[in-house]
Amino acid sequence: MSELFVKICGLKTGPDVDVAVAAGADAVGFVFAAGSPRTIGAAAARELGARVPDSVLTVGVFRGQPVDEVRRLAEESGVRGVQLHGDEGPEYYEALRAEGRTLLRATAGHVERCGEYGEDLLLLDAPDPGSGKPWNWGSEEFTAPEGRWLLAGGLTPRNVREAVATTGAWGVDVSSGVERERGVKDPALIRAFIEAARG
Ligand SMILES: O=C(O)c1ccccc1NCC(=O)[C@H](O)[C@H](O)COP(=O)(O)O
Repeated sequence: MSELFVKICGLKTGPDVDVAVAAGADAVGFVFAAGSPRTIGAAAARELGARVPDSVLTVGVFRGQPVDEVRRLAEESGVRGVQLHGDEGPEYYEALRAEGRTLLRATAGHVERCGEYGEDLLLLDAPDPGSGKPWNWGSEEFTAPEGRWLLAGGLTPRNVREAVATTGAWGVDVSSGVERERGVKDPALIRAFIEAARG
């Protein structure tokens, strides 16, 4: 089996981006959704993205924003992936597809398989994304979707290995679990998370 895909989300500083890349992250996320302690602008994200090698995917994170705003921020920042957390339908993904970015669909509900809306990657997340609160991925009712999907929501260096073993996730995504306080990343936790995730 190929190596677990790991995305570190909500990065705001150059040193934190450098740590995530050096520790082996496959993707780094920049939050463009409003009202988060992690929100940054397109210019800041462009500077951060310039530190990231092509082998690592840069992802802009959006929630309930008009498609033109998503397009503009993605272009201005230069992110190569777009992650949507709102209730956007398949037509929204269709509208973004032409730009050639990797599309991530984040959802808190049950999904049969990755790709139903035209997304490249599915992100199964908590109802309140970025809150650090876990959800019931460990319960008997949980059924993993088919295809490439990432698990997120309350993951930490302590629980990520078990979460992957239990769910069979193709990849993982974390923000709160690698922070020393809300919105402030901890380099040691970023390293510990990536190491623990890959076992
Ligand atoms: O990080 C935020 O504040 C945020 C705000 C609005 C939409 C999405 C947001 N974050 C998404 C992520 O950081 C991850 O995809 C994931 O939800 C991480 O969750 P957690 O590790 O529980 O913080």
